[in-house]
Amino acid sequence: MIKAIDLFKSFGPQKALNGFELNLKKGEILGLHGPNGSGKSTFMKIIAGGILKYDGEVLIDKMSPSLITKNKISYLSDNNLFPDGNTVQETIEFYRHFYMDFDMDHFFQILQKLNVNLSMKTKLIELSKGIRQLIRIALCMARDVELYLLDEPLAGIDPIAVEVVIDTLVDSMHEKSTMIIATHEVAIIERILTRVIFIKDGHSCGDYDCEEVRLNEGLSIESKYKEIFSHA
Ligand SMILES: Nc1ncnc2c1ncn2[C@@H]1O[C@H](COP(=O)(O)OP(=O)(O)OP(=O)(O)O)[C@@H](O)[C@H]1O
Repeated sequence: MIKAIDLFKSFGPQKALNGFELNLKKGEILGLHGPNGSGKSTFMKIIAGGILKYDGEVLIDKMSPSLITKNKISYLSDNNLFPDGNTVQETIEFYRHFYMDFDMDHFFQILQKLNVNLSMKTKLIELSKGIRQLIRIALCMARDVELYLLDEPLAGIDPIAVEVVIDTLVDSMHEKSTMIIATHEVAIIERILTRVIFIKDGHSCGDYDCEEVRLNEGLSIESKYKEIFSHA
């Protein structure tokens, strides 16, 4: 579904990606984990079509990032892209008009699972950070796409709600879709991952099948993370 070959991206003298490689099959749920500044968001932005200048090759379903691939992707960025002065209703309307694949019924079902009850007239700015993030997750997952890209989806969400969010991600994801989740919350997210890539200084320093790590090495993904990064 996604191939990254020898991917380089610099911002001035700063190398954000430095020979990053990935080969991800359809249906996988990939955890992309690494220290601050390791290149996770930069990689997600390239896949999402938000960064167009880079060296190396990126293929999404055999195509370079373009308008066609953008339509196959639902992207939850690490920045808030919605005007906070808009109401919940206006935000939903924006999604409905912008994305043909947005399913409003599915959106409300997800909100219900997340236990979010809202007045449509409430402005986003009037809501807490965590509730705004839950709405953004629901908007992202209510699209029927082949690839979900979630950058720090759990930021600002309380520990009880986080477990519901994680279940909701898997339940909402369409069959045969693929998901990439960049997060520091390795211990919390690992139960839904099929694959994990550890990234440091813009390149992969470990690419594992999660089941193999658990069964063959007897390690959790969090322990594997600590093993790799405490020696890095
Ligand atoms: N627009 C930009 N301009 C300049 N430097 C940037 C820009 N975007 C990213 N960088 C730099 O590229 C490197 C990788 O950043 P990136 O945001 O991809 O890391 P990250 O792994 O997502 O970090 P974090 O976990 O802290 O969110 C960092 O050194 C960062 O400062």
